Amino acid sequence: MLLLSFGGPEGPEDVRPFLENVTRGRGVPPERLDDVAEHYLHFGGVSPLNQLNRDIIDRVRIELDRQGLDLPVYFGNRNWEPMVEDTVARMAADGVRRALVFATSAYGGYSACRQYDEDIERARNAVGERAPELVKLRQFFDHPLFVAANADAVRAALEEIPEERRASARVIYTAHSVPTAADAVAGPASEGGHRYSRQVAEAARLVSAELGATEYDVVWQSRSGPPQVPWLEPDVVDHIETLDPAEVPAVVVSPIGFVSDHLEILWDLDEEAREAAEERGIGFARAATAGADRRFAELVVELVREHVSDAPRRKLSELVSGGCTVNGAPCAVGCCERVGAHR
Ligand SMILES: CC1=C(CCC(=O)O)c2cc3nc(cc4[nH]c(cc5[nH]c(cc1n2)c(C)c5CCC(=O)O)c(CCC(=O)O)c4C)C(CCC(=O)O)=C3C
Ligand SMILES: [Fe+2]
Repeated sequence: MLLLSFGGPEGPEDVRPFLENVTRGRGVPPERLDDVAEHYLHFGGVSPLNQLNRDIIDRVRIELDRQGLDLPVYFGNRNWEPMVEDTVARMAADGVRRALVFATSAYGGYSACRQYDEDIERARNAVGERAPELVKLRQFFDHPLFVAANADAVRAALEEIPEERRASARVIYTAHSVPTAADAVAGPASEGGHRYSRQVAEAARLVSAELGATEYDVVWQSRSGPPQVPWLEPDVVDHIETLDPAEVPAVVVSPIGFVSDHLEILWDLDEEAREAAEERGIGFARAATAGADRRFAELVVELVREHVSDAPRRKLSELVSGGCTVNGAPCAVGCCERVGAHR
């Protein structure tokens, strides 16, 4: 199998070339790039993302072994080393003819799903005739193991809130914002769009149900792009600034939109959102991401088993879990199309 992820820089000299890779042809304003570069440099130019992915791979190998599945695991990224083109070339050289691809996003939509299809297609084209067949595993936003890992992470974060504030603490789920036009065309046309935001809302509902909480918020983070282009709102920081500490004495922020801690969690949540809360006298705790949970490796292997041993497709919602396609094909014609003038 191949674990396919976003990639992150691992030193100050990586930051600029990494950002060039991420934003090539995407119309991200240069001022935004300067800000983002500074966020990376604040942490020594190192994103935790690559190491966390290597940790996930270690645990997946152990879990595959435990379940008697003899499957090598490769690692490739869209934007940083190991680049997926190089990894797929190595797979071909190793004689791999067919592989299952686990992309590190639970959701549909252009950035969360279809762009990984493009990565698969690009990598196969770069390798040419000997490229292995690459079958992408499905979206898992409503998988019981993903929901349980996120629910436990919220429980643990609630424990960090002083007891007298805990009962009235609000859980705020956050995912990466995307242009509203991108969300509007997320999913096959027959579904009516908004596959990304609907799946995020559904994951938040399922985690809250497991926690027995009826009041919670779903917000967005880390928007970029030109200011005149509308993106999903409210932003997590703006949202916290509207809260009344008498009503909401503390918040637990759960980055349900992501699999692993990465720079935008460390900066936008642990720095900016925390500061916004503290300025208002609101207690703050940030829940861990699901990738760090022991059950995450079980989830990955279960998705693999759906293909190699007919494991049941466990899911908790009625929403479609798409994204399972061959060689980077879209789920349907026009599914999760990239939008905007920057093609
Ligand atoms: C939906 C979504 C996910 C979740 C799905 C998934 O996890 O794949 C995600 C993840 C991530 N996004 C990341 C980093 C960045 N995203 C950017 C830019 C953008 N993200 C977008 C969306 C998403 N992004 C969009 C619509 C853009 C605008 C430009 C474009 O259309 O592409 C930029 C450019 C600067 C800026 O514009 O802010 C950076 C540096 C990192 C790695 C951080 C690290 O290094 O630790 C991760 C995991
Ligand atoms: Fe992003």
